[in-house]
Amino acid sequence: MNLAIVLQKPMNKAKTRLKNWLSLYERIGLADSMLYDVLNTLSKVSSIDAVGIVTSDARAIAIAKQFGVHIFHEGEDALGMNQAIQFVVETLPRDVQHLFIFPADIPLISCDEITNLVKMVKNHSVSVIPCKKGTGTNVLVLSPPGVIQTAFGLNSREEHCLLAKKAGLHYWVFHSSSLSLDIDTIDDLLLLKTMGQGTKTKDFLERNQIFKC
Ligand SMILES: Nc1nc2c(ncn2[C@@H]2O[C@H](COP(=O)(O)OP(=O)(O)OP(=O)(O)O)[C@@H](O)[C@H]2O)c(=O)[nH]1
Ligand SMILES: C[C@H](OP(=O)(O)O)C(=O)O
Repeated sequence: MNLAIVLQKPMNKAKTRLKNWLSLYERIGLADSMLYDVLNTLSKVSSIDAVGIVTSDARAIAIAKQFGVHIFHEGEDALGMNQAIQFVVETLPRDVQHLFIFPADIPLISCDEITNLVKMVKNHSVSVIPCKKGTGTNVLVLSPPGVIQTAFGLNSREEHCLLAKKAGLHYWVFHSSSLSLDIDTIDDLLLLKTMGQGTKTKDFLERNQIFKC
């Protein structure tokens, strides 16, 4: 079974690196639109058997319910991505063979790319999809779910590869244009402006005239 989970911290604490450009209202709206785009895409991919969200945020739960997504209720104080994932992994049934871990801030995510990814993870224990900029991991696939502990944070791309290597596991790095843009900074938003045709996120930014900043 292929399970995809999406991580969403409380929206009023999300996207703080955009504080200088966007108001709290705009940052919540941005997080809301990106989550919609990610869940909308994932729930259309036929080779993903189930989609879940890990969150304590009421707004995120309401969006997830529109897509019939399973809700993993996290405690109110979000303790970070790694703890949120650990909590999910501990509760999963044994028939989950591949756990696809997604952030909620990759609105360019596409059905075709996820379909490709699902085909390609079969021969690997750990699949790392890096972010375009810097040294991070955008998407991580663990086969099976607890095969390594996750290490989201500083240099997570290298950390995930190192953890797999140390455990003697097969791992690979998959470069994907649609999965590599996570929205953290104003430059990311500007890129989204040119590439995000058809996404709810681009619509939200345009309706709120956010590109005028
Ligand atoms: N469930 C859950 N998700 C988290 C947690 N921390 C981060 N995330 C999610 O993980 C993804 C990547 O996080 P970041 O890129 O740091 O995004 P962010 O925290 O909204 O942005 P900054 O405030 O600018 O760091 C986003 O979808 C976050 O909502 C957490 O403690 N719990
Ligand atoms: C989640 C983190 O990246 P960020 O989006 O916070 O730069 C990471 O890649 O481990």
